[in-house]
Amino acid sequence: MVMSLELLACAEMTEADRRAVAAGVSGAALMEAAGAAVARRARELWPAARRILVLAGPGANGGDGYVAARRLAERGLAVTVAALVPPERLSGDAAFMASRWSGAVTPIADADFGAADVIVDALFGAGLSRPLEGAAADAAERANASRTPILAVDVPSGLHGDLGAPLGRGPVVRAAATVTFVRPKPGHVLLPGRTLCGALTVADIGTPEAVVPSLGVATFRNRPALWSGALPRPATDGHKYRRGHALVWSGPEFMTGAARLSAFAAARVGAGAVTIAGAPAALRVHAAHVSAIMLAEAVDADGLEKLFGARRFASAVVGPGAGPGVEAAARAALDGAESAVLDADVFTAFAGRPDELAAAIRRAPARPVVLTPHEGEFARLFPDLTDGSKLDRARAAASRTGAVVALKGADTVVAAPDGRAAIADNAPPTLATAGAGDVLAGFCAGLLAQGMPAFEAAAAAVWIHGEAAAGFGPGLIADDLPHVAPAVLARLLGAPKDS
Ligand SMILES: NC(=O)C1=CN([C@@H]2O[C@H](COP(=O)(O)OP(=O)(O)OC[C@H]3O[C@@H](n4cnc5c(N)ncnc54)[C@H](OP(=O)(O)O)[C@@H]3O)[C@@H](O)[C@H]2O)[C@@H](O)CC1
Ligand SMILES: [K+]
Repeated sequence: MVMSLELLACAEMTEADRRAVAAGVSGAALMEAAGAAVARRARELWPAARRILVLAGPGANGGDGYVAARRLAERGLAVTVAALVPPERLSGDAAFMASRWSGAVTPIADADFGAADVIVDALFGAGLSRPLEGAAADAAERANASRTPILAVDVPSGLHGDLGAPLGRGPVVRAAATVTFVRPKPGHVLLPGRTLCGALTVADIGTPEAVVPSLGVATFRNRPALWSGALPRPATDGHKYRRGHALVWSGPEFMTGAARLSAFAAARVGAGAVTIAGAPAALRVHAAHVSAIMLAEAVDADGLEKLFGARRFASAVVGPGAGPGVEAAARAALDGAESAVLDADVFTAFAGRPDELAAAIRRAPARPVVLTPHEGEFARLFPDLTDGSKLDRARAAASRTGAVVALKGADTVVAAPDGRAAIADNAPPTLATAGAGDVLAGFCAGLLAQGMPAFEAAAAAVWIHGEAAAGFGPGLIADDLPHVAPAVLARLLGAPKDS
């Protein structure tokens, strides 16, 4: 099984296959290895299965299916191939593999889906070019309705490997498990694709080692290996301000909780000092709740500017529970702090005016900025960015604004203006709870304050957020997240908390 960070877009996968062939590996050898991996996985997952139905499509995905059919039949299983097109209409390696299959082939319309113990879905993979319809749609729907476990080859048919969603309104196979090749694709990690794939495994099919690194892949799974090298490690001779002073802008007195969640989060991921800035009435509420966190008066954006003028703030958070004056506060933070995290109310304030926000961000292009919208806020801020996958949209927003964009959800995408992107798959459903976003903004700010580069800081914050929630388990409320974060950090830094 392959463990790696890269996620290959379908076009990159095609190029990987082309380069493998150019390096001397035959297409037939790749297909043989792919089909063999599918057969192995079927036997591993369902060792008691005796009757296998392989759905074979018109392209190379179908070719993999014919290989899997042969390999499973060689093991004594009763295998039937249900073909979408007659084998004589196949071409290339798929035609060759079909010619090596000597068992039963039935037209897909005649297949008995209920009579199989396992269905291998080899209808369409990376070559899906339009929604499933007609006989293909019918086959997908009958496979799903049969309740027989389905093992998908490369991707569940109908699911687009780049989008993580079906093309158009076509149906999509719901797989119990999926075997993909070389590397996962974005569609295996983005939702709903991740759910439709079931248990994903990645098979090595003999692609030479040098091929994937030669592709310049910029899309990754959000895993510690992507950013742990940049994770701040407190130095023994550290000084609290050297570990970074983060500022959190507070809303008015009846909505102070969000700012406190961000402030605790920034502190717990290691900011050396954290100050909450706000109006006196709000600060009086904060004072009843905080000890290590400092309070500073800033009635409005002018007050904030004065604070930024008086001392160095390594990062600032504006947006959580911010209320009136948030746009001016965001502008002050972008101008005055060394890095900024903009969240929540900032996106409402700049709704439909992303270019004005971008202009404010680009006034100091060297200053790292992270935007952390959820889908609703993203849609308000960028009403025209509706095309493509979540990955495409986050990338477009990052490139347009010059900020790192963390487009939140159960598959949070962190995208950088330079094109890098990371997709998270570690957030448990319990993380969908009030205030969790405020904590995420604080985690970002705390890591930025310690000098972590923005893309890495945002990706690390998202991952830590997910791990903290998963580690806490049921009953999670946002207040718990900052408290659990140190245990996650201890694991990342390799230091047991009690040593
Ligand atoms: N060396 C390699 O490359 C290796 C590749 N491997 C395997 O190859 C797979 C990619 O193969 P592929 O490119 O042939 O595409 P695939 O998904 O089989 O389908 C293309 C065919 O389907 C058709 N079609 C598309 N959508 C349709 C629809 N809705 N309804 C009906 N028809 C539709 C499309 O028609 P067209 O768009 O041309 O009209 C074309 O005829 C990849 O996923 C992996 O499993 C492995 O063996 C490892 C080595
Ligand atoms: K498939």
